[in-house]
Amino acid sequence: MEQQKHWAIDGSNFSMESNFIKQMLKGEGKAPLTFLKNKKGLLFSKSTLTNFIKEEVQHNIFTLTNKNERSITTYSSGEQKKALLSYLLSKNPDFLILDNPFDLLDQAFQKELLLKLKELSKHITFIQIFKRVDTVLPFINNVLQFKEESIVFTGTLNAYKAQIKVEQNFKLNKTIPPAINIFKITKNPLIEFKNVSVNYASKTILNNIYWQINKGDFWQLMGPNGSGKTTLLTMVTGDNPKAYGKNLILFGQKKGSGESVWEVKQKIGYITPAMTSLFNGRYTVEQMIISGFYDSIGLYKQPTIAKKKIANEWIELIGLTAHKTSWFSALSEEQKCMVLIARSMVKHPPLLILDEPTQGLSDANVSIITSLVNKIAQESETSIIYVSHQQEKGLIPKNIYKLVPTENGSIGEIILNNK
Ligand SMILES: Nc1ncnc2c1ncn2[C@@H]1O[C@H](COP(=O)(O)OP(=O)(O)OP(=O)(O)O)[C@@H](O)[C@H]1O
Repeated sequence: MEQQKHWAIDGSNFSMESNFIKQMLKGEGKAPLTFLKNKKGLLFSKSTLTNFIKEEVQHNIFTLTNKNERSITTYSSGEQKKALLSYLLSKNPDFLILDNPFDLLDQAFQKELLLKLKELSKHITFIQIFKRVDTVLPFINNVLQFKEESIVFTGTLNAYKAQIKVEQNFKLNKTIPPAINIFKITKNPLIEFKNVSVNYASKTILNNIYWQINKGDFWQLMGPNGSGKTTLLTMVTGDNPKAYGKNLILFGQKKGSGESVWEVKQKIGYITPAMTSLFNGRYTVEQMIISGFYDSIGLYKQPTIAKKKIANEWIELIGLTAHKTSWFSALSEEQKCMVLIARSMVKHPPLLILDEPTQGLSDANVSIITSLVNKIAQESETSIIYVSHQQEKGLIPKNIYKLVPTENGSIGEIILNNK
């Protein structure tokens, strides 16, 4: 059999919306990928998943979950990826474009996926878009690099590694801007779970969780795919009806003692991986950050001078002054992430939740985000919960809470506890 050829594309200066991808998928592959001409290609990416989610929400079409038994949105990130891959493979493609396939997957899942892709690589061609060079699949030896839609490098993986430039260290020189209004929460613990368990049908997801978050704490929440990290957070953010009747303290008040979901939400800055695509309208960087004062997506009110000033100080801190009138949608992924963090922080909420914020970022860019988060932890009174299934490059949490799956649902363990 003719040996299949696999390629990796450096995704740092490369848009998944680029013509190159569109043409490949139409079977009109350009050099050096002309061998894909008229072959059937499919895309394994966050955007494909988002399209299936939209189909479900808007038209009740349940493609990935088959039996319509429950929405794909209730699957954990790892389960969603598994479902998407099975579906795409059932369509018998000649080639698959893999957009950062290992993002959001824990080590066990990564290993499983790697074995599967290795086996499939005997029959299917893979084009892998990568942000971290150490994630390039072991059977891929050809690399392409783009700049403004033109190819600037074609060669072997080793040759590519040899020419990578060391990225400049990002400096956060200024202190974080102050709050305009202070949230008056004097009581500790800010958040408390006491013997909280969560079941879906007959399956226990969380088992007897005890967890206290005090003012100014900096927690990392860890746990493998499907261990219940998102479920635990939705108990705090008010997005999970299962929170009712549980022994939960939210911002010093017992859950169910009269607070509205809105009252809870306005005390939380929440950043999820899906957020960058939520803000795909035409908002400038400045408008995006100011909108954080109003908990709105667009900007519907004329901001006060004080709010504008604070927003601009945040823009300066994250090094985007030259981009303040640029469209948010035109920014790079790490710039978008910094803007979202600044947007959540302008009003210094009592709690900042960052759910896998560095998804799809290169190692150097992960360090930029983690240094911003460390800085916020040091210089503000906001409590932070940073969710990631693995150690994050550069992140210095004071405490780590880990969900450990057992047959009877996940139990919680404190694995780092600094006062
Ligand atoms: N509404 C629901 N109905 C049934 N099962 C659900 C529902 N919501 C979540 N689950 C299941 O609960 C488990 C925990 O999911 P959750 O998204 O909280 O995990 P996670 O730790 O955030 O995973 P990941 O790191 O992959 O995002 C998963 O097996 C998921 O399928």
